[in-house]
Amino acid sequence: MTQTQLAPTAVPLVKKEDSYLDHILAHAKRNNPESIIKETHKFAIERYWLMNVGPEKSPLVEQVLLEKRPKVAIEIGCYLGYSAIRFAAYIRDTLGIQDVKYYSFEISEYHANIARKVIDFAGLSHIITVITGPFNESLERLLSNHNLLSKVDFVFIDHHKELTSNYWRKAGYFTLSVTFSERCFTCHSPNSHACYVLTALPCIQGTTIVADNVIKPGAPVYLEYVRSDPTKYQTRFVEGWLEYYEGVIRDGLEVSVWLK
Ligand SMILES: C[S@@+](CC[C@H](N)C(=O)[O-])C[C@H]1O[C@@H](n2cnc3c(N)ncnc32)[C@H](O)[C@@H]1O
Ligand SMILES: [Mg+2]
Repeated sequence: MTQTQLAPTAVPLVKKEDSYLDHILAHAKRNNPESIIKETHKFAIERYWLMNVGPEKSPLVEQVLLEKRPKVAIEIGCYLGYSAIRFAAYIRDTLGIQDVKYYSFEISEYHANIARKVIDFAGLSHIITVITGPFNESLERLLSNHNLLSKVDFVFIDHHKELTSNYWRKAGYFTLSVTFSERCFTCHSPNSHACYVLTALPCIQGTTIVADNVIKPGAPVYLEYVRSDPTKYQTRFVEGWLEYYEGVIRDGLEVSVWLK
């Protein structure tokens, strides 16, 4: 068979996350988190939607960081490293906390590998540790190997199942009031942020927990959990917009402080 006969549809498919890495390495500045964030927004708007916390909700999280001034932070759901880079750089550079440690849990080896490359390019590898595996298993490992989690003072919960750009294209954002059917990877709860996350963490008085996407795709069980006992959690809702759908699809964060 000749080359010409083989040719017709042999176009290699490049995953959007690989294109993202290429874009960052080609267009952002090394050791410059701000330029990586800027180029991420450009990519997400001009090329492919990305499920990072995005330009509108991030300042709302940063406001919480400003109040909390964490020295040890963890996040569940690293994806390509956007929130880890943005928040770790904010804590170090804007808040001046040079010795901050930021641990980011990521179930997908593929996502984690790209995130590590972007984090290295940002010059933040000594601050951010990406831990591969399902959050609950990684947590158990960390709990038995180190005393790390007894010191956590900020938690960012953002591990809902991937909402692919295909999904968005198929649904069209005008029909998105239809309930999402994604399930948590770990506990298979139909709610994106199952409350197991909080019950699995050691109770640390004063820890601030920010949960993303509590409206889209939504986290009713989680909200019921943190809102049900005011002696356990002081909790508030912060309204925002879904990442890269600002002014179109409502979303929000739940900010909770663990009281006891
Ligand atoms: C919404 S993305 C995270 C976005 C990221 N926080 C940001 O703003 O840049 C969710 C990520 O959580 C990961 N994930 C899902 N379930 C997980 C679990 N049980 N443990 C760890 N990571 C998980 C997914 O693979 C995905 O990369
Ligand atoms: Mg999110």
